[in-house]
Amino acid sequence: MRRIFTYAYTYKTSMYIGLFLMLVELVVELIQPLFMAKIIDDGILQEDMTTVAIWGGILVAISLIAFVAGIINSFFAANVSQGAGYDLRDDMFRKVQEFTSKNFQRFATPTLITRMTNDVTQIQNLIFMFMRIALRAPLFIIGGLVMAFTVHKELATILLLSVPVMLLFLFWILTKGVTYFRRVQEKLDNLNTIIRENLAGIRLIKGFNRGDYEESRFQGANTSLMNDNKRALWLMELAMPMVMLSMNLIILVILWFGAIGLNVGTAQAGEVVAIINYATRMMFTFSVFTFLIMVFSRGKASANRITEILDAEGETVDDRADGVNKEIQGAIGFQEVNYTYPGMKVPAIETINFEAKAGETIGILGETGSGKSTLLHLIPRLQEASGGQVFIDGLSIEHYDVIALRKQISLIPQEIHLFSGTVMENIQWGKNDASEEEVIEAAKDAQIHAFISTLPDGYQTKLGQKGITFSGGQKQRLSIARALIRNPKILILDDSTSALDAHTESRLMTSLRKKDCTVLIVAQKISSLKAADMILLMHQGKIVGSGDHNSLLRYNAYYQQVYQSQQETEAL
Ligand SMILES: Nc1ncnc2c1ncn2[C@@H]1O[C@H](COP(=O)(O)OP(=O)(O)OP(=O)(O)O)[C@@H](O)[C@H]1O
Repeated sequence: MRRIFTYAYTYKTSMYIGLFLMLVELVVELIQPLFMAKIIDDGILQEDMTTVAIWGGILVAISLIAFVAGIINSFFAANVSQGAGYDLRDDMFRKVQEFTSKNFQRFATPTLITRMTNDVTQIQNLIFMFMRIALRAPLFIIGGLVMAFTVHKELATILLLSVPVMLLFLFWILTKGVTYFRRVQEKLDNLNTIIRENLAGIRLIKGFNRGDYEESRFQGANTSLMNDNKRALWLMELAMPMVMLSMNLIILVILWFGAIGLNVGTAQAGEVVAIINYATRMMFTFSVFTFLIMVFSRGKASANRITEILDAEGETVDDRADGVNKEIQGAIGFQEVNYTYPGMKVPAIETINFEAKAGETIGILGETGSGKSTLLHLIPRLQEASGGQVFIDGLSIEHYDVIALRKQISLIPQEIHLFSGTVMENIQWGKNDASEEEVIEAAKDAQIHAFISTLPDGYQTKLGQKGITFSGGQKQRLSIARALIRNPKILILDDSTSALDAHTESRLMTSLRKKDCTVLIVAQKISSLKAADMILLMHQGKIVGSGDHNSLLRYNAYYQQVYQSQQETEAL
């Protein structure tokens, strides 16, 4: 929680001004009953209308000051809370960019979205409330008691005795509230997960007629969220009447003893009215406390969830400021490389050894789950090898500045991702300052230019939710153009040509060979890899054969088997 408040402290000038204005409001609130007592005792009871008018005028004036202070305080409170929320989201976003794959396993996408949006909103509410009333409430209780003692000691003692009981009750509500609201946020994550899965898989759901099942899953999560929300709100709703009831009883007791005091002459009417006034305002303050507790409970639960993200381990490799930052040629070497995913017993790849000269094309072939993607992810250091070493131009990749290294490597992941925006923007995403000519050239190399030219707005055609949708093969080629525009020294295609027809694929391979870069390409079809300088044959995380197409076909039984079965399938 303290960490989260440091975000508010960034806006300390606004914070101090706001807190000062809040103190102005507090002081006015504390002295108002005193002035009222004066009007009653020295004015009304003495029938002195001049005193009533003077003190009445002062009362109105200070109330106006408090009113204006309140409005300006809200302005500063909004400034601090919104600013802190902005910075929090910004830092969380940056942190997520640095996340290791282990973190993505720990925090699923929906929870990251809830934490960066809803949880931050809870913190903003908390900061706003803190600046508006959170400090005012306890200060008013203390100040109110002090003032009440200056008015009438005996009656003020009754008020003092009630405070610890109320505080204990509120503390109990607080501890329960934090647990309940944490549960609410978790249920919100759960609901978001289901919504996300449904939106992403809507065609699948319709195709499988699983609408009813998904609806009941959604309803289950929705009901669960509603129930937990209700439970938390009930707790808070219970607090308010309980506080009111207790304080009303205390006011009755004060009235009782006040009446006795008036009769025996140890108290004056104005004093009793002032104490009742303090008691009423304290009752209001305690009821505000219950509301604050709700905001605090929610805020605390959210603060923990946000801190988990901020404290998550980032990519330590990024810290390597002393790393080598040089232009690479593109030679790649793997030496006894292993990689085991966190929490897994069996390595995904093991004892991987191969060398690729700069400019060569390396094909990777292997059944599903044989470790092809894992191997590729080690090159731009998306994952760090668990054992062995990966070299680029003979230097272990650990010694490179990772950002500088990644600038020279283009990886097209298996799952193609296009951004909402125009075709041009999607290609330029690879290189911000790319000119239109460069975009067109990359599109031509990726064999997608002809298709883009047929679109109604050409390169300005919008993609994504508000635009058109590309087919699988078109998406693949667009993402290849996006990778090529960076002029990488190492180009990695992780099954990125699977949706292309043989003719387009062959033209693409020809244009890639003309590029001055090392190409690593995963493909399912041997026909896609025939022209590669070397093919790595993977099976259960190991390289079980390597060489060019002809030598593998001659000497490797496994390759012969795969080749044979693909020939038969093509013949069908
Ligand atoms: N994040 C992960 N956590 C745990 N295991 C994983 C993770 N990602 C992949 N694996 C496992 O590692 C092994 C290799 O996966 P990888 O994705 O590298 O295979 P692949 O050859 O690229 O498969 P495909 O051709 O189906 O994409 C598989 O057994 C897979 O289940």
